[in-house]
Amino acid sequence: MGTEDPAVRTRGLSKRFGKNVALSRLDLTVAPGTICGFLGPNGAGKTTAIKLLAGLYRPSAGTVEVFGRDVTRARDTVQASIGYLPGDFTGYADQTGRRFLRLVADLRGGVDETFVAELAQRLELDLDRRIGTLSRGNRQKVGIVQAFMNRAPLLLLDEPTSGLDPLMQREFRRLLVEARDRGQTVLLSSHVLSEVAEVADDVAILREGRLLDLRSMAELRSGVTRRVDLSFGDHVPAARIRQVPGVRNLSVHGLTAQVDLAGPVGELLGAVLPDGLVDVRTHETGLADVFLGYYTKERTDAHDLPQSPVGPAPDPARLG
Ligand SMILES: Nc1ncnc2c1ncn2[C@@H]1O[C@H](COP(=O)(O)OP(=O)(O)OP(=O)(O)O)[C@@H](O)[C@H]1O
Repeated sequence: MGTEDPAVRTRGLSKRFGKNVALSRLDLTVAPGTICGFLGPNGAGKTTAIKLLAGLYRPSAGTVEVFGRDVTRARDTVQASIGYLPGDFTGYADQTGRRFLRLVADLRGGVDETFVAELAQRLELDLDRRIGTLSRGNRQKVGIVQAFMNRAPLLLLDEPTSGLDPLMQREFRRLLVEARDRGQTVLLSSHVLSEVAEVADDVAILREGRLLDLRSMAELRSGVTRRVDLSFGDHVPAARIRQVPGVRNLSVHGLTAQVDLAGPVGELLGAVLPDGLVDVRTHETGLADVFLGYYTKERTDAHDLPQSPVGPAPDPARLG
């Protein structure tokens, strides 16, 4: 385990279940001390990828390394460096949260009881109730505590906020950021764009077992466009509008022009003011639309991805 090693590196990582290809040629690198979000529709391969990283599945092809160690060959060592929250965490129904966590802590070692108590308190989790009597969200909190409690260098979290109410989701995001600030690496899967957008440094987007895109959140944000409606007094200067840098998808409805605009609105307004501009309305299309673009495109071949909703086409070298 060298200091230069990425926290996660997969090369050509594939997993088949019979004829069903759950994950196809995933090349993914996650830098230490970062939060990487896995997004993608149902059946995209997120859980499969996380289980491969956790050493719970053997790859059908390709390699998977955690901190430079091959997960298949050094499974026990790798698992000792991972805090894992499965997507279907249940715990043991007849045990209290406290007893369950103690059992897991005894198996793992290196668990700080004070930290367990702090986590439970911050998540408002009653550790003295039997897990089987807890609501789904409260049971999920037990799973979160067991994943976080030994401050593992790598946290693999499969849909960690499912069942949590909004206040708890916020507290959970704080825990994530604190973990990263301590130098831990986090990989989390989610359907909830907003939770990923708030905390992730990078986002990997999967669909149908393939990596469609891997980008930094900063890059995704910079590509967000807005929709602008421009209304005119007697004619729409369509040709002039089209020439403004950053303008795309012009459509004209009566005396109103609608465009998608990347970048500031000033230049567009300056260009059309002399043409009798009477009204302007802008709408953030926002990150949600950017991601929905990935979800709804018909193509699955990353190399032929249509106009990426975030601007430049993805770099094929980074795609699986
Ligand atoms: N044990 C299994 N046996 C057969 N097929 C499987 C198995 N596990 C996963 N698959 C298939 O692999 C594909 C990817 O599933 P996976 O659970 O990894 O997706 P996901 O992105 O986590 O989905 P979701 O968002 O619905 O949880 C799906 O087509 C699924 O049916």
